[in-house]
Amino acid sequence: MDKLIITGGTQLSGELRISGAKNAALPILAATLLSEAPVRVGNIPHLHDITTTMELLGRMGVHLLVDERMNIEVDSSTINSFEAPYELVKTMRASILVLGPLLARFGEAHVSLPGGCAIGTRPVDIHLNGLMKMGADINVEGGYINAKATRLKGCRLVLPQVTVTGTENLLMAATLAEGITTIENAAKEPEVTDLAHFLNAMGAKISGIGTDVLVIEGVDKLGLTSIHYDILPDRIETGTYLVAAAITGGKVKLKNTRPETLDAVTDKLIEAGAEITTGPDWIQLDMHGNKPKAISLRTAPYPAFPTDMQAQFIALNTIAEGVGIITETIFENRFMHVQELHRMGADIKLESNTAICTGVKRLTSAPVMATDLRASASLVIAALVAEGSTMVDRIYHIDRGYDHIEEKLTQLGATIRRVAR
Ligand SMILES: CC(=O)N[C@H]1[C@@H](OP(=O)(O)OP(=O)(O)OC[C@H]2O[C@@H](n3ccc(=O)[nH]c3=O)[C@H](O)[C@@H]2O)O[C@H](CO)[C@@H](O)[C@@H]1O
Ligand SMILES: C=C(OP(=O)(O)O)C(=O)O
Repeated sequence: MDKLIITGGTQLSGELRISGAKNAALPILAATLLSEAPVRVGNIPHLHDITTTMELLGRMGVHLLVDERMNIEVDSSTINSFEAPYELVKTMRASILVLGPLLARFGEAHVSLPGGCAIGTRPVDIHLNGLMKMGADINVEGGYINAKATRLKGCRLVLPQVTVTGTENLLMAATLAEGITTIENAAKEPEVTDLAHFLNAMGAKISGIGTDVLVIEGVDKLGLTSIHYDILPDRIETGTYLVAAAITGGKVKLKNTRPETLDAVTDKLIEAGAEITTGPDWIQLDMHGNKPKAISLRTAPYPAFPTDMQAQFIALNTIAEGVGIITETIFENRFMHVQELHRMGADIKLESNTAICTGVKRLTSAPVMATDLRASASLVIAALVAEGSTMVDRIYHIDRGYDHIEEKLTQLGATIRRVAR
């Protein structure tokens, strides 16, 4: 099992190119199942979750071609199985995203139930209830969702809670349904918007993109001609490197990103004392060598502060001036990083879904363990300022969502290396 060893104490500086967004690439690769003609998808990040998705599509008989620049051509005309098996779903919950496309185009899907994970129970009831309302026949047996439909029927769906992959599954299903579907209280995350643009590029008729009411007029077929689509840049990767630079008092310029998708995050960094400058596709952060001020925030669906940046801001608060209060409202168990940060000397008290962080003068290195993707990022960020060398174990979590993290941080001047046991 690989580990990262990070020696703290360097101010990060320099420029970095941000990769494509994991959470847009996963639904878009699933959506290629809807296309009659082969589809080319570009700006795909090098991530373990992408390899898992390719394996999942490959096992269904889908033909995939990857070039050296990570453009992936997907041809689903050779599909011969409609199953997402447990051994893949258990490593990547987003495998549930094949459910909507398989059902809509092929009338059949067998997808292992994702189950809970470190950050919460994460049920998929809203996905299933929506599909049933569209006429699907669904039963759950032996840990599998078995779904069948002749042709899905458009209807009005009012989601009881904002769900990102739930909105995406229902959106993909609705593109080939008969008639009009409206999805109310839809997720507005930029990754949902990117998926909607991709579907429209394949011939879908979706309006209301970027709002919480999506209106989808079903069509008979999608992707009658081949298209090429580039995935939007990763706002969470961008935010993570901004926080990494901020905690070290550094100055970085992140290129190939979308500043307008990060307002909630950059506002908090400005509050922490950062000077933020933006251009059409770049963000620069300059802390002028200063320590951050403690930040209080509350996670909520987009455009509010993203839960996927909560752990990184807790790391920032560990050495900040003052007390920061961080409330997690999306997932019930997303504070696993706190106990590991304690091992490095952080002062954080947990009260229900709130973490009260009092900045300490210094963190010290300790062996720590990654428990989930963003928790891992927070440990790496803390290690960048800890005295001594910190060993972060179980970094397969980080490889799910951060493209070449040690190379990118090295490029910014950090002392970090990967070791294999
Ligand atoms: C691959 C991907 O895009 N993952 C993102 C996606 O996860 P994901 O789509 O799994 O998260 P959701 O938006 O669905 O979850 C939001 C909340 O709704 C609940 N819920 C969801 C569906 C459902 O059927 N029933 C239900 O109760 C969840 O337990 C959670 O409490 O959005 C999360 C919230 O922004 C992000 O942290 C994840 O990075
Ligand atoms: C929680 C995340 O991913 P997933 O939904 O794939 O577990 C994440 O990207 O932070």
